[in-house]
Amino acid sequence: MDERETSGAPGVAIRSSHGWVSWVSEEDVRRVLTWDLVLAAVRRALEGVSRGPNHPSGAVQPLRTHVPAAGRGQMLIMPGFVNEDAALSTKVLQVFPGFHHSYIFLFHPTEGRLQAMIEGDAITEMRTAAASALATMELHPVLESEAHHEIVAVLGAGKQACVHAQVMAHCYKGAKIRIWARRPEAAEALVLQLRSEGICAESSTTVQEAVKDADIINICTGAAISILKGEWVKPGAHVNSIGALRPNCQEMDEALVKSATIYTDSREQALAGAGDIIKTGATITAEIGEVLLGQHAPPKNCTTIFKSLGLGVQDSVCARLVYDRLLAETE
Ligand SMILES: NC(=O)C1=CN([C@@H]2O[C@H](COP(=O)(O)OP(=O)(O)OC[C@H]3O[C@@H](n4cnc5c(N)ncnc54)[C@H](O)[C@@H]3O)[C@@H](O)[C@H]2O)C=CC1
Ligand SMILES: O=C([O-])C1=[NH+]CCC1
Repeated sequence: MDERETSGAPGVAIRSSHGWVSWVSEEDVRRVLTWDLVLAAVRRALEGVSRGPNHPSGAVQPLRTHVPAAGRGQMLIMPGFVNEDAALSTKVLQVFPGFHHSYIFLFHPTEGRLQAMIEGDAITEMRTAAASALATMELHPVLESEAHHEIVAVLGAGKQACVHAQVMAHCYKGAKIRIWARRPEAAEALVLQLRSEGICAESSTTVQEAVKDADIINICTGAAISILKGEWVKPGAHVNSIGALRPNCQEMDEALVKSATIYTDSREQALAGAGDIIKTGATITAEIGEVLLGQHAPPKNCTTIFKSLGLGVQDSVCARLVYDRLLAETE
């Protein structure tokens, strides 16, 4: 009998001295994940962070470690554990000039051995957009019947811009998506892709034009200096800010940050790495997990910002989800 038939492990299984280890491709990840599954899993992870490590449904979220590789590039290490999902993993991201690679190492929940190595890009994309969508739905709730009135701006035309447009269209059915990117042809290409998926999208030529009267704004660029000014943002709008993840970087101007009520995925991570908060001295009102748990009621009609840092626990719950769904397919 072929060894792979006896492994019982999904994906391509490798026999190690501790047991079978699965190699899970990007393609398999994209095949088994749906927005509804990822939204539910990321919700458990964010709630777990706010519950803390000692709660039975809590999570353990150490700070991200940055390893500069002597000018060649950088390695980011992102561990996380969510008790409710028996999800223990570490994501390793390699950021080298012209190359980005990410791998998630998922560990066996009771034995601690390596269970799977999962290509990380699809999980990173979907879990980040899911966190933004969960924050948006809490901080900017609208009736289902009113969702098509929403104007959603997306700044950027890369991977995160694409999934943010997709998840916003999933959660706010019929919303109008506006895409702005530095290269107008990139914005146009994303618009065409979104339209081919049945999403109502158009491109804008400036940031100001994209965010004019927008109800929801997603900043999904690599900008290290502020590209969004408070004077352009409609009072009462909600902003998802996922970039500028170093203390010396910023993607929103001080006027915007100071005029808004600020939420984050992790206070600790934000105070360690979010230049938008550190440089402006802004106050974090609550973690989004606290809002999801009903421990904090967001104010009505205020401009809100979700400052997303990206957490290992979000990767952990999605990695466990992917592994368990692939395992179910083999049974
Ligand atoms: N908070 C979180 O959980 C996560 C945050 N990120 C962050 O999201 C951002 C986007 O990531 P991806 O979509 O994966 O990257 P990407 O490389 O696919 O796309 C980046 C986009 O930003 C644009 N861009 C770069 N510099 C710019 C500037 N100075 N001004 C305006 N546009 C600029 C590029 O042209 C491109 O459209 C990055 O800042 C990244 O660090 C990424 C993953 C997770
Ligand atoms: O996966 C992640 O959360 C991040 N990717 C780039 C920086 C943060």
